Amino acid sequence: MEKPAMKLIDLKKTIGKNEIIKGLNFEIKSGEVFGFIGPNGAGKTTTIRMMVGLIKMSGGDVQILGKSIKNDYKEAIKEVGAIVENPEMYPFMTGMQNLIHFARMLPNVSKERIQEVISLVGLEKAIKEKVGKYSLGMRQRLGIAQALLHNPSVLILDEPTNGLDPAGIGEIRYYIRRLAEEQNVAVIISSHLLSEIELMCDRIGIIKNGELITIQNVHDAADTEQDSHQIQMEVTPAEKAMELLSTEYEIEAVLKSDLISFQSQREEIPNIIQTFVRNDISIYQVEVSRATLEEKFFDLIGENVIE
Ligand SMILES: Nc1ncnc2c1ncn2[C@@H]1O[C@H](COP(=O)(O)OP(=O)(O)OP(=O)(O)O)[C@@H](O)[C@H]1O
Repeated sequence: MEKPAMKLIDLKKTIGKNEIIKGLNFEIKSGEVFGFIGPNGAGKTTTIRMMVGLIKMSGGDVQILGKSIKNDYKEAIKEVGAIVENPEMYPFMTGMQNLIHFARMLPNVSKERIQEVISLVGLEKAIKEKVGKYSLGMRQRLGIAQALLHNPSVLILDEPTNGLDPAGIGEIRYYIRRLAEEQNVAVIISSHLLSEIELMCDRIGIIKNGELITIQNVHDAADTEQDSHQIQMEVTPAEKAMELLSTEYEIEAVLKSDLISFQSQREEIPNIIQTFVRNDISIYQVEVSRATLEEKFFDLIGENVIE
């Protein structure tokens, strides 16, 4: 089976006495755009900084194509491109000069690769202009081009739509989708605004207070609103239930304080319950809801995060 592009395994961060990230588990596939959503202070940046080895993990691991960031950093990080803080670009140099400058710091970036990343983010026309003249959206795209120079399998963008106007967001969306679909890159995008990135994502993971609350399939939620349901179950043992969901139904569930939550078709619910019963899993509670992604987000996060 193909290895996930990125896998978080019980990833934790404690600072002082504060448990900031409380054990995150999820996978991102190649060619998938994964939105990492949560209000300010939820723990997105801390998680992303651990994903790229900028800060130490307190527990767990992050694997890139099966390679551990913790134990095999050099090999794992070769497959990662990231914009974690605002990309450091020199405004007095052209886009091209900036890319050449960054390419020099990397092993084996050919001239052809530089041309390739320029076209991947659609900056062919502006690449000979000074970056100081670029719009914020163009600067972000140049940052993405820079992060792609070494041809990574995983691209991580922390709040790439921050401060962009709708046109800028639309452009980023177009190029991100293209990267995922045509180059098979796995893209992880964080944001505190669902509405800004929903349309560019395949799945959305919602984080609050350092915990993953739910993972939603965006297309299911949008296209088959009638059929796709959010299901929460109180089951014991929860880990076994999650494993069965994964192996028998290819459903990735999220565990939060004894409740597992996942998406499924309504018709599948009785089958899932039968599977659990056959496998000696006790079911204490089942809750089925039909909320839209937006409603779910308001519910989970609270309206205070919407600007
Ligand atoms: N070095 C640190 N020392 C103490 N607390 C920290 C430190 N770094 C982060 N935190 C705390 O950890 C929590 C998560 O912060 P983080 O920056 O990861 O959130 P975020 O989801 O990225 O939010 P934002 O969108 O505002 O950046 C916050 O409560 C923050 O105050």
